[in-house]
Amino acid sequence: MMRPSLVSPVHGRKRMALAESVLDNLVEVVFQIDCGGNWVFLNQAWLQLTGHIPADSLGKRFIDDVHPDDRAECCALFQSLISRRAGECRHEVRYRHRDDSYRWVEAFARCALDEDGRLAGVAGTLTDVSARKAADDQLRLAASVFTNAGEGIMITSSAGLILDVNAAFETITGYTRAEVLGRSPKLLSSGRQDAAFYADMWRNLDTHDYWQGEIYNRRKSGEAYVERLTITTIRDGAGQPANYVGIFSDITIQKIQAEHLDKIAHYDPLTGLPNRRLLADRLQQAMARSRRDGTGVAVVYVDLDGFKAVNDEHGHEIGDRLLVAIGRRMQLAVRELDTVARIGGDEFVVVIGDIRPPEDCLSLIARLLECVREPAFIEDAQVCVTGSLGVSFYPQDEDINADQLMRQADQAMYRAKDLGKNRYCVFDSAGHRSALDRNSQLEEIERAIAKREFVLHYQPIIDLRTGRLNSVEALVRWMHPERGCLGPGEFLPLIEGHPLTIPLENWILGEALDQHQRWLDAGWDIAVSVNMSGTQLHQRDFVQRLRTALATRPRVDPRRLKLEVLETSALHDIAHVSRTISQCAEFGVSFSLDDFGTGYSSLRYLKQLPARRIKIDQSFVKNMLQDPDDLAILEGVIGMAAAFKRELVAEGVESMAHAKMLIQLGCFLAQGFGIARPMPGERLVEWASGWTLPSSLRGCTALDREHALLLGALVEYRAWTAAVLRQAAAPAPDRVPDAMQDSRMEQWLTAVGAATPDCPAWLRPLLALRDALHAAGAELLASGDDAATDNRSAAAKHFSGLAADFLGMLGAGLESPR
Ligand SMILES: Nc1nc2c(ncn2[C@@H]2O[C@H](COP(=O)(O)OP(=O)(O)OP(=O)(O)O)[C@@H](O)[C@H]2O)c(=O)[nH]1
Repeated sequence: MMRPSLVSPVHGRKRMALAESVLDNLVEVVFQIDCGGNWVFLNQAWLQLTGHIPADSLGKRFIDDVHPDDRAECCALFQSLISRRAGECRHEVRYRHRDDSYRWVEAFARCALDEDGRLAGVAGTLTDVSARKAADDQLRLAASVFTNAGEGIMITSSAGLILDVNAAFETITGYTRAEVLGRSPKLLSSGRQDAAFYADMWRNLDTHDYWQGEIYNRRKSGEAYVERLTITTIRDGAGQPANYVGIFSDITIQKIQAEHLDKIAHYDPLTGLPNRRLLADRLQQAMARSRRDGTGVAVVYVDLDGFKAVNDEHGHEIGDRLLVAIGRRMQLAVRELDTVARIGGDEFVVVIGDIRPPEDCLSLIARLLECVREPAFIEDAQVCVTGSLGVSFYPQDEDINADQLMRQADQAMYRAKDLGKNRYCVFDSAGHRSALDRNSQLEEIERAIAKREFVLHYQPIIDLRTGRLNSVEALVRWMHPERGCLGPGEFLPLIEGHPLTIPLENWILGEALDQHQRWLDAGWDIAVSVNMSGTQLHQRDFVQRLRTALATRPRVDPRRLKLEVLETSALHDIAHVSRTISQCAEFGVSFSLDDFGTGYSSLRYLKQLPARRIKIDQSFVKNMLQDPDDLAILEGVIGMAAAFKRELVAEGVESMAHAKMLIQLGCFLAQGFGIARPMPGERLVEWASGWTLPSSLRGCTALDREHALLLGALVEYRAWTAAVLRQAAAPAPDRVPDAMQDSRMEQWLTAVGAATPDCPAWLRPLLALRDALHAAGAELLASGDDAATDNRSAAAKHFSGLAADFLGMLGAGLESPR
C-alpha cells in the first residue's frame, strides 16, 4: 500500500526556484566544469569555501586555484573522466582561498551529460575537510611521537593497569608491550622506595595531577636502573581520573657519573671521610639545627702530633694507613649525626651536634684524643702518634659564623700544641676578645707613631742642696686626637713586651737627643734621661743603634745622655744587659735603675748591673712622712746607694716637706710635682731661670744618727696618732694597739740618755706629754663602739690636742742643734 504524499509536487519554474534555493543552502559546494575545465556552475557555498562570489569565478579555469603540488593529479583525474565520458572519482585536494591560504577539500566528481546525452563536462561537490585533516595530522604526529620518542611512555587506566607502552619503554625495561599490557607497573619495582615515597607520589597526582622524581626500578633482566619519571593524570569530562601517563628516561649513567663527581668533590679519597667542602656544609646544617632547637655544637680541630716522624720512620704508605685508621676510630666514637672530616695532611675536624651544656661533650672530646693516641698495628709495625685538639662552641654571646668557629678551633688547637701537645684546649672567647681589643689598640699606637702623635715632656731633677737643675727626664705623652693628652700609664702597659716598644722608644730617644741639641743651640747644656724597656735592651743591635743615633747628632755629648731601665722590666738575660750597660759606659752613656725597690731582685740588680744611678720608687717617697715602713725602706736604699757608691734620685716628691726630709735622710737629687711637673722642652729653659730653692730647704742638711732616730720617732708617732683617730672615727676590725710600739722613740731616748738615772731635764716634759698621749689614746680606743658620740668626740679632741703638741715637740727637737 502506498503511503499518502504529504506534499504536493512542484513543476516548471517553481521547481527550478526550489532547486536553486536548496543548492544555495547546502554546506557543500556544488559545481560543474565544462569540458575545457572552466567553472560553469557554483552554488553559494563557494563563497564560504574560497571567499569568492560564485559569479566572479564562473568562466575561470578550475585548475588555477588548485595547490601547485596537487595540480597534476587533479588534471589527470579530470582528463580521465572526460576521456572516458563516464565514471566518477573522489579525491582530496588543496584549494586556494581568496586570502591565499589553502583549504583541504574533498572533491567528488562525475561526468555530466546534457539533455541530449552529450558530455557537458564534470559536476560534483566540494567539501571543506580542513578541520578533519588537521585533527588527523595531530593524531598522526602524536602516534609518531609515542612510537618514536626516546623516553619510555606508559599509559595506564585509572585503576593503574598498563594500557599501552611505546618502543622506548620496551628498550629501557626489557619487557615487550605484550608482556606488560594489562599488568601493574609494580612489575618494575626494585623495592628501593618505601611506602611513604609512593604515598607522596599519589598525593601529588591526586591534588596536582602531576608528579616528577627519580625512581629506582628493575629491568626484566633484574638489573636495577634509575629513571627520571613524570606522571600526569588525565581526567575525563566529569573530572575523574581516566588515565595516567608516565614518561621516563633512563638516567642511570648520569646518576653514576654524578655520584662519582659528588664523591670526588665532597670526600677525601684516602679515608673516604667528608672533605673540607662537605664539612662546611655539615657545619652549617649543625648550626642551623642548633638555632632551631636550642642545643649546642662543638667544632673539634684535630692535628696529629709528630706525624711527619711516622712517614719518615715507616714510610708514606704506613702513614696513609694510620690516617685511615684514626679517621675510622673517630668516626666510630661519634654519633651518626656528627661529622668526622679530613681537611688535609694530618688534620681532621669533628663536628659534634646536639649538645646541651658544652661540658656535655668533653668526655667525647677526651675519647677522640684516645682514638688518636691508641697504637695502630700496621704490617707488623706498631705505630703511635698523639693529637692536639682545639675546641670551639656554638652558639656564643656574639654572632659568629662557621668560618670564625673553625678559626677559633684552629687557634685553640695551636694553643694545645704550645702547651706541649697530646691534649685538648677549649677556645677562650673572652680572652680572644681582649686579644682583639689589644690588637686594635696596638694598631692604633702603630698609627700614632707614624702620624707623630707622640710628644716628649721633660721633668726637672733638682739638687736639693743647691737648687740647681741636675738633669731632666724625658716622659712621653700621646696627643690623642680624640682622648686628648694621655700619660704613659695609659698606653705603655699595652705595648710592654711587644715589638712595638722598639719603634716607639727609638723615636723617643731620637726626639730627646734632638731636643738636647735645640737646648745646646740656646746655650743650655742639660743632661737628659730617657726610659728604655727590657725588650729594647735585649735587642742584640741595641748598642749599635744607640751609637748611630748619637753619631747622627755629633754635637750631643754622650755623657749628657742617661738611660733609665725599669728595675721591674723583664731583664731575662741579666748578663747581656750588664754587658750592654758596660759597652754604653765606654762611650759615655750611663744608666739609672728606675723604680728601685719595687722588684723582687733589687739587690741582685744593684749588685750585677753597673748602673750609675738609682731612682727610688715614688711609692716609698710619697708616704715616707707618715709611714714608718716606707721610711725604713728609704733609709735602707739610701744606705745601700752610699755603700755601692751609686747616685740616688728620689721620685714622687710631692711637697717641700718631702724634699726636706729627703735632705735630712741624705738623698739630695729629687724630682716630683712638688718641684715641677713635666713640661714641653721649650718651656723648660724659662722654668729653670725662674726656679729658686724654697727658703724651707735652705741650710737644710743630712741628719746625724741621733736626729735621724728622732725623725723616725716622729714618723712613727704620726702614723700611730692618725691610726688611733681613724679607729675612733670608724671602728675597724683590725684594732690599733692601745700602747704605741715606739721602737724608734725608745732608740732615740736611749741615745739621748733618757734611760740613765740622770735623765736630762729638758726631756722630762716630752716624756710626760708622751705618757699623757698614750693614756688619752688608750681611753679613746676603749670608749668603744657604744660610747656616746659626744663623749667619743671629746676624747678624740683631747687626744688630737696632745698629739699635735707632742709631734710639735719632736719636730722642734729635729731643728735643735746637733
Ligand atoms: N702519609 C701521608 N702523609 C701526609 C699526607 N698529607 C700530608 N702528609 C704529611 O703529614 C705531615 C704533616 O705535617 P706536620 O703537621 O707539620 O707534622 P707533624 O710531625 O705532625 O708536626 P706537629 O703537628 O707540629 O706535631 C707532613 O710531613 C706531610 O708531608 C698524606 O696524605 N699521607
